[in-house]
Amino acid sequence: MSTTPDTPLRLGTRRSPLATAQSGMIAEAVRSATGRRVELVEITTHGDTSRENLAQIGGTGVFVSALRDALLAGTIDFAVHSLKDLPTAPAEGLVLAAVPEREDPRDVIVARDGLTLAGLAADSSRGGSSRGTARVGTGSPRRMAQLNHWARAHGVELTAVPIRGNVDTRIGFVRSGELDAVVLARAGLSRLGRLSDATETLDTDVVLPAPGQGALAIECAAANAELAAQLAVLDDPHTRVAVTAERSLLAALEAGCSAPVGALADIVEGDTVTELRLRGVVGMVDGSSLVQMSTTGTVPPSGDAAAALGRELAVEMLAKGAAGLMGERAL
Ligand SMILES: NCc1[nH]cc(CCC(=O)O)c1CC(=O)O
Repeated sequence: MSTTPDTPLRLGTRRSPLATAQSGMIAEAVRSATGRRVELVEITTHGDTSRENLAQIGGTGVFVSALRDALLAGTIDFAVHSLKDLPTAPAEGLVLAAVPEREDPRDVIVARDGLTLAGLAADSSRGGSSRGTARVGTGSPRRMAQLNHWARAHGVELTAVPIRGNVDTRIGFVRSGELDAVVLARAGLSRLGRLSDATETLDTDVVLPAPGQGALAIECAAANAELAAQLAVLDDPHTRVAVTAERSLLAALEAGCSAPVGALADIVEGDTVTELRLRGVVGMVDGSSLVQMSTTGTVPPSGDAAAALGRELAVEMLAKGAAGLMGERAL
């Protein structure tokens, strides 16, 4: 007789198209890795029902807490989160069972008339946008800070317009002519099969993505060690090391998930050494000031070394005045 239990694993998911797509992909991966049945259980979060600005309702952590409550209550067995929405503080009683291989972490723009960012700025100042400035939809302080900084450096004007809603709604603002462009995570568009809507992938020298962007997190109850071990086969050690460094930087800056902080780590595998390069950015939302720094460590692919690298870069960035740029904190 098979030792595989017949009861399906319950995967808790938000109802948004992106969450459903991500959960569906992981459900399939878990099925083929473990041979177990997986059923999706819909969970509604405050972040899904509220129309308020994300920063005002406590940042993207609101998407996560309802799923975590369900895990702790035992009404679901595991959950899939966008790693960038996951608070950096460890959750009591839960484990990050797997961080699968990440997608391209960069941001993209979806702009009118197939334009790039530079093309859009030039066209808008020539009068192609009836308003004389390119209206770019994003509610993310990180994206605003870097886009405004880029605009200042290029002598062009952009106006960031805070928006909310799912990917479809956001792209709709461009199709309707209400906005000239929106900024989105490439990974999200890719998982929705809508990558062809992107008109430019933003270079990481222009916009550094959010810590953990493009990666998913599979979480389950710590008490369920057997399930955690089964899910661990989906873990990608390189992705985990990279996002550990990025999240350690974010935590050490004492910045929340809605702070104007970008971070990206990549692993460079040489013949004898494995190097981890970590880049970070913190800026004023108006783009008037930006602290951009990077560091490289010769590290074994371990979480501890990656976390140490993140903390080191945070100390260097704070010494360059990073705290003063993040607002909120009186420093
Ligand atoms: N802010 C919400 C959110 N959380 C994760 C993604 C995209 C998927 C990912 O980064 O893995 C998005 C949408 C976006 O920023 O465009």
